[in-house]
Amino acid sequence: MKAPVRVTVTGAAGQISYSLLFRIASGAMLGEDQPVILQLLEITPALEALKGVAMELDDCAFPLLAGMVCTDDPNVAFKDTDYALLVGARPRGPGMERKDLLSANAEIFSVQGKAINDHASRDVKVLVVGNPANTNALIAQRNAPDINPRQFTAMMRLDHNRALTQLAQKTGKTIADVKNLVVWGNHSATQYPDVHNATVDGAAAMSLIDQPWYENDFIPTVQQRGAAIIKARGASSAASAANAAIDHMRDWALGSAEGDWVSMGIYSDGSYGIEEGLIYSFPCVCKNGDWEIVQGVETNDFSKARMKATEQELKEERDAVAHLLP
Ligand SMILES: NC(=O)C1=CN([C@@H]2O[C@H](COP(=O)(O)OP(=O)(O)OC[C@H]3O[C@@H](n4cnc5c(N)ncnc54)[C@H](O)[C@@H]3O)[C@@H](O)[C@H]2O)C=CC1
Ligand SMILES: O=C([O-])CC(=O)C(=O)O
Repeated sequence: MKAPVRVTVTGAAGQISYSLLFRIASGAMLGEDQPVILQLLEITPALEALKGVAMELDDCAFPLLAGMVCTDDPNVAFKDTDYALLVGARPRGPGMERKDLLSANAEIFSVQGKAINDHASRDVKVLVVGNPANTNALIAQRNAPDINPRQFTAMMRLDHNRALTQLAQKTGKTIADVKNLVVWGNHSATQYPDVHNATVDGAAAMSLIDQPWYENDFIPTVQQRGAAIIKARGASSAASAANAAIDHMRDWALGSAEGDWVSMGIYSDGSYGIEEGLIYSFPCVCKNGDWEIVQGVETNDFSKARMKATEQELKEERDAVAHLLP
């Protein structure tokens, strides 16, 4: 058996965590040979509810759960942590865009960025889930100057998974048949799900679908899926968000599938003309515990315009939180 690693989850008494924590403790994220110590952060009024979640985790008798810490102190929650999943933040309700949450949530991520900087393992892998995820990840990253910016990522995997399913269903194929799809940009309604380089069972995706369906059906369905879930469920996506967080962290830690791409919100190095330093989603492959941007992906004028529009939105979000960016 390997030595245990520390996994911090914030918002641990919330909806997403109620699915996420049990899957982390079962080995779904880091493998069935990797014991974990869960370091769970909540705000003080939610500590009693968190105690209940911890009791349920105990009652699962997970062989891989090597310990648990429940706290309302970020300095304790991030101590020596190897993996940090920043989920704790207010979710949106009907009629809101995710960036409407900036003023409510941004402060959380500057406090937590500082705590990560001061206390986490120097190799920590950070995934921001709380919305608006890309800009919250930027805030956390900028408040952690001693940690490599590559270690801060934002969750785009739910958008990626949504796009996979829409394309597989339309073409009558399975998820495993779809390869090299990417969602570019921001986790927002400007995100750009791009299938120009995707294949389905070996055939070019664009040869199997028509432009009107792609433009007027597929892209808006993926962009608006979070809002559609809120409308139908009366609450924002929780189990599918937890699942995407597991996929993102598992691939980052253990490697992504050979011959395929994943979408990750990562620190832009200027690839594809996207401003350096924004947290932007690119096509990525992961190996050896690290990610790299897939280079040389063809982008036509249709794609370039959409990639720019979502970049522009990220610049505006960044400028709106300039006071939190040291
Ligand atoms: N990036 C993505 O693809 C997705 C992001 N989300 C976002 O994830 C976030 C969480 O969603 P849910 O779990 O459904 O919300 P929730 O409201 O059920 O849970 C959030 C939890 O965070 C806690 N919290 C608030 N401030 C905190 C702080 N400073 N430190 C620690 N914990 C804190 C709350 O007490 C609450 O228990 C929301 O911002 C939501 O919009 C949701 C779905 C997908
Ligand atoms: O839409 C929301 O507010 C929750 C979320 O991020 C998603 O489901 O993609």
